[in-house]
Amino acid sequence: MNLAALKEIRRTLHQIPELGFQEVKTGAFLLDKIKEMQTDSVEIKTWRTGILVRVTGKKPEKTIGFRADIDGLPIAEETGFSFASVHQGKMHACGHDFHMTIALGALKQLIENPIDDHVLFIFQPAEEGPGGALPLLRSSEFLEWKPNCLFALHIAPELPVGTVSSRPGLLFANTSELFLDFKGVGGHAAYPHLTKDMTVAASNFVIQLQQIVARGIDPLESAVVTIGKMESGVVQNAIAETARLEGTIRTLHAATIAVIKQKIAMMAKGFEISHDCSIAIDYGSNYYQVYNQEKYVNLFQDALRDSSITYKEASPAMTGEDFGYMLKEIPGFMFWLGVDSPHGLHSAQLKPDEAALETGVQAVTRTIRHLS
Ligand SMILES: CC(=O)N[C@@H](CCC[C@H](N)C(=O)O)C(=O)O
Repeated sequence: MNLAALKEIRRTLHQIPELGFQEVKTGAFLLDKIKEMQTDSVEIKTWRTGILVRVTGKKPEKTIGFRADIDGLPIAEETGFSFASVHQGKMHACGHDFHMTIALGALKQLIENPIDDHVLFIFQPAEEGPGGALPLLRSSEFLEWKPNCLFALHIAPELPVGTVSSRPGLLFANTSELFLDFKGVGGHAAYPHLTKDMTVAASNFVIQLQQIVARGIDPLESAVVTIGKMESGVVQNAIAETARLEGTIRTLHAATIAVIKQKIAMMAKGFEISHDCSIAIDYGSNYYQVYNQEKYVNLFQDALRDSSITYKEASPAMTGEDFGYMLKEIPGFMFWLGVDSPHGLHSAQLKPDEAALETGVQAVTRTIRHLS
């Protein structure tokens, strides 16, 4: 598939972002494309909104897996692209349109030039939440075709096109979502003494949360607590009866998440007393760290050795990925693909350079051939 064909696919997918487990149009488009290239050696299964495609090997001894995530984010796009999202308030702001396109490009090459082993392409829903990897891993559809090793990629806005990056060991953090619902007493803006103001309680809570990492966690550990969304009240001249905070906790060590959760629970108890309110805590989806096996990172570098792609050693990142659950059970690795965007992941202005689609297809295809 040449760059023009890859771009056309990416742009179509970019226009129809869908949230986790709602990837109906995305799934239908992917299935059409897969069926266009299907031959006798290609088997297809669907699982919820995801798709598994197996290319039969010539003399198979094992199965090599490549996973691409397929969901978008609830972010309103501000790129100004002629092919911007037509789904209001939703965007491929994490590059999953790139991941899917690269998987289709590599699939075409593997169908045209099959290898000895089976190759499994995994189009996985709900990476941004609530998490598709773990239930997919447990599904009969996946278990029947379970790969012996697997890998995945993620676009990296800060890296130039033509560059890939990874590292042995921990690449992505442990994560937990965080949702806090505050309930107090609302009332007229002019009579604060008769109310329990949840805008004030939730605002204080956000400020104090920052001290959990700054003063409650060993400085030699790494942790992040971010509140990305805050909602309270209904109108400018009424005191808010309720407030909601939505955020995420990230740590490099799995055990540190439990420490932070315990401190948040204690803080909430204190706030219930000091602000005379109730606070319900929900930790939503939790993702296990992405931990790369050294052997596979070395094989990846070998696979790229006589290519034009530059390999760069990565540092661990506080991003999360439910692919971590797959790597917990199946050996493999994940890598970053440079896409050179001035705006980062989860930005409404993310503009990855489409030239990286070709680098991605080349890196994935070479790696699959080398792993066989
Ligand atoms: C690569 C990336 O950006 N992944 C997401 C994963 C989200 C996990 C979950 N919804 C959470 O926020 O904890 C990320 O935000 O890192």
